Amino acid sequence: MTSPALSIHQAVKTYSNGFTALKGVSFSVQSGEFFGLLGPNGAGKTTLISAMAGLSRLTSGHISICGHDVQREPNITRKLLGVVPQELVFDPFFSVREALLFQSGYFGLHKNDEWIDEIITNLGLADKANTNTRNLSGGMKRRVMVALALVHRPPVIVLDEPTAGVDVELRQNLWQFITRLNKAGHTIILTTHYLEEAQSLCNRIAMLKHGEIVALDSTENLLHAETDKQLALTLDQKLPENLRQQIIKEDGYNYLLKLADYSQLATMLQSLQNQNINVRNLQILENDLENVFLRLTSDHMKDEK
Ligand SMILES: Nc1ncnc2c1ncn2[C@@H]1O[C@H](COP(=O)(O)OP(=O)(O)OP(=O)(O)O)[C@@H](O)[C@H]1O
Repeated sequence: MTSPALSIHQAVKTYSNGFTALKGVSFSVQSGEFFGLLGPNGAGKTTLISAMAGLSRLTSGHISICGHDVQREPNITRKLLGVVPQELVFDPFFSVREALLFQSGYFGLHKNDEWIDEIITNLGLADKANTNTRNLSGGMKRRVMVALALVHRPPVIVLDEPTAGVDVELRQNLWQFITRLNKAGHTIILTTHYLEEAQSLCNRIAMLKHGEIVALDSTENLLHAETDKQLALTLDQKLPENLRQQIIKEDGYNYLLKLADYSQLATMLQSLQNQNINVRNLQILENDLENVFLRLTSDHMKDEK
């Protein structure tokens, strides 16, 4: 059996100030997956990515990339991984093309022009190839960060908030290109605050909260958990006693109710009719990733109190 693209086993990270940002995180990403790592601010995503990239050491636990341990075999894992970090960091003396050539040299790739041209074109950087990186706009700098991470054609690509603060055009370029790389066999690991992006791109998602995994499933299963449907209902009077256990939120005669499945809807409507209660408005709220995320992170709000 081939090794997973990424394997994290009981990752614990306690910073020098005593704060534990990762509390025993374990999961694997198989080769070829488009995997989402989601979580609210401060959940530990960047901490985990830094440890994957070998930029910071775990307090305990192991991370391996394609079967190679990040701590013990850094020279191998560095080549297997391309990380697009959140922060924009550059050598200010290079043009875009020079930066990419320099980065290629770092990986021992001296005949990389064809691939560099392809990256430059696909990321919409062709006009800026000879511009000094320090003179680029924030969005253009972000594109260069992505290009730098791809220069050695890493089998595993990690994108930490790649679309934070960038325009629609780059997002589209970027996702087209990344999707193409994924189809060509590259494993993609993505963190994003744009949940609709994760929903449409990722086949599987891990949600991290306070340094622990709180959900790990296929995007489809996360979205289609039957219990997550909701019913928004406006009545002409109060909801009867027999249905009040379904209430999530109540505002006058407007109700947000839990809905286990469609057959329950029929039962509820029948019950209202039997009691001569009229429905003025009705809407079934299908689940989206935002709902799942909010449900999991509202627990997080409670935890923080
Ligand atoms: N060097 C450090 N020393 C102490 N605590 C740190 C350090 N770096 C990060 N933390 C803390 O660890 C926790 C996790 O931070 P991290 O940056 O990994 O979260 P994140 O999920 O990437 O958040 P965001 O979505 O805001 O980028 C936070 O509470 C943060 O304040």
